[in-house]
Amino acid sequence: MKISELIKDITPVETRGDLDKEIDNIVYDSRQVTDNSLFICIEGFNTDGHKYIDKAIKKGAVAVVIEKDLEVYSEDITYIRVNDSRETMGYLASTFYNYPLKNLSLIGVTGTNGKTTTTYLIKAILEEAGFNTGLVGTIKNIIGDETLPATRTTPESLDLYRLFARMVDSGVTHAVMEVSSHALDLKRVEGMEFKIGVFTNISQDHLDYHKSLDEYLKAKSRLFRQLEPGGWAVVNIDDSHSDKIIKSTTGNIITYGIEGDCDLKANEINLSPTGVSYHVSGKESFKIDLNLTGLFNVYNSLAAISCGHVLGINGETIKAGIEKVQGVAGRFELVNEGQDFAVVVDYAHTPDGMENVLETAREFVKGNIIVVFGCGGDRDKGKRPLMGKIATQLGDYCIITSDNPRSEDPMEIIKDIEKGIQEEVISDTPYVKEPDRRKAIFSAINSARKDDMVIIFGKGHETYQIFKDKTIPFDDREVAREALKNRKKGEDHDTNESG
Ligand SMILES: CC(=O)N[C@H]1[C@@H](OP(=O)(O)OP(=O)(O)OC[C@H]2O[C@@H](n3ccc(=O)[nH]c3=O)[C@H](O)[C@@H]2O)O[C@H](CO)[C@@H](O)[C@@H]1O[C@H](C)C(=O)N[C@@H](C)C(=O)N[C@H](CCC(=O)O)C(=O)O
Ligand SMILES: Nc1ncnc2c1ncn2[C@@H]1O[C@H](COP(=O)(O)OP(=O)(O)OP(=O)(O)O)[C@@H](O)[C@H]1O
Ligand SMILES: N[C@H](CCC[C@H](N)C(=O)O)C(=O)O
Ligand SMILES: [Mg+2]
Repeated sequence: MKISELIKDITPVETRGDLDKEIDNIVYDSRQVTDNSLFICIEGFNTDGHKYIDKAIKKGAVAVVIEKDLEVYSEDITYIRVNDSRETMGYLASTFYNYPLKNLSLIGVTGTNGKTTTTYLIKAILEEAGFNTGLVGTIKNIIGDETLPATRTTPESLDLYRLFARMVDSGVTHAVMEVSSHALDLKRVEGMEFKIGVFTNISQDHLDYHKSLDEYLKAKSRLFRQLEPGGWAVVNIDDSHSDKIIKSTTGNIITYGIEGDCDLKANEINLSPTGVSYHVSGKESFKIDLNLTGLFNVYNSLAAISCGHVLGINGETIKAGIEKVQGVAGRFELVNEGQDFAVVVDYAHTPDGMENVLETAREFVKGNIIVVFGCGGDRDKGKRPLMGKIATQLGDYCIITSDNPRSEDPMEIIKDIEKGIQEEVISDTPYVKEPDRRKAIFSAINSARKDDMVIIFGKGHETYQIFKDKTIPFDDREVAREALKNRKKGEDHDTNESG
């Protein structure tokens, strides 16, 4: 595409050089530059993209988007100066990929917890209704039958448009995506119009980035100002911040919940270790047998039902689609090797998520609840003591371990978690500290007795563990399975000896 064509939807501050040049690729990372690329310089938190212009040119960039004056300009390079590179990137990407959103209905899900789960439930309903569906989110990105790896919950706008273009080429008509607060703040979804925006809930997380709950909420509420004409805001009425979300939107509103007055309400709720059934009333009326457990999944499924409803899908189809979902990887995933106690791997990495899961487990666990958890490094430190407090208040025995320590010292993170336990005078739940996550999981599984439940929190579907100096393969589910087999070997051995 010619540069002049590419920039027709933006208003640059200034351009220098030949606008007739052809561009074959757009990148925002110099390491990804290929021949005839346009390199977009982003001033980030760690480094400044403008520093890599020379490298980008050596690798084949022929045009550069900049936010500031440069000391040197090359004769044969085209420069496009803009006010905000991140913002501009979305518009350039949309033009470059031939406006894929004209042919896609976009459904965005935001909130602290439940985004991934809700997107899978919405996708199942859409597929049941016969729509070709794409998905963008934490675990992976999906285009029809094709699966692509995901490195973040919400990719940069450029990567999003590339995905959308591929979706359109494959005949996808509906894209369901998680929209993180980082994405909303860093303009990864700039200029995109959503047919539906879903609000799941808001609780403490990411305050390292957003600084206050108010700022965090403001970022989340941006999604509801980006609804297409006639678009819908799907809002959890039981969340104490739902009024702010409702106020922020100009779209149509549909509400769901268990407690408050709302358009789609769940009642007659019955929880079991493997699922939950309930009756939905209001704008839809039917019974649901969900294969995911927890009150929180009643909320996630109500959000999905609301989406189906506003898309005009009938109740029977909505119910059939939702009931087909057998589980979401790493979300209350049971690891079963025939043992007489339960082992669960769950992605809760916030105080609220952890509390919900532990309260759910309490409803049906006859024995003790053994909790294994840590907190991620380089993330909100405020949630560490809160998670420590919740784990020891609601669990019977806790092993505090490492999550992804990233650049931090694992023992320092554990100390932060411990502060919440020490401050909690009423808790007398025993806990131990074991920074080695593998050892922690083995120890939890070895200590379990009949009817107990071991819950391993924080990493869910993740298949790696990130340290300061290395990233190692690590999968909670595999390690738990190994620990169960190891325990079984020991037990068989004991039985043989005694018999
Ligand atoms: C806080 C945050 O989101 N940061 C993202 C941001 O980083 P940044 O602005 O600091 O970028 P930077 O590292 O300073 O680099 C500036 C620019 O120089 C470029 N560069 C850099 C080096 C080089 O050699 N050449 C080069 O061109 C970079 O590509 C970038 O364009 O832009 C980068 C480029 O896209 C992202 O990789 C980075 O995500 C980091 C890795 C991250 O961990 N993000 C997390 C917190 C995140 O986004 N999480 C949310 C989920 C949260 C949730 O809801 O739970 C998500 O949506 O995944
Ligand atoms: N609606 C909910 N309310 C509270 N906790 C929830 C809810 N749904 C799920 N959870 C808990 O949060 C964990 C993560 O769920 P899920 O992956 O669906 O959320 P997410 O918002 O996509 O998370 P992330 O921000 O990491 O992308 C689950 O394993 C579960 O423990
Ligand atoms: N999307 C979340 C995931 C956290 C998962 C947890 N395992 C961690 O590494 O902190 C984040 O980036 O904060
Ligand atoms: Mg997610």
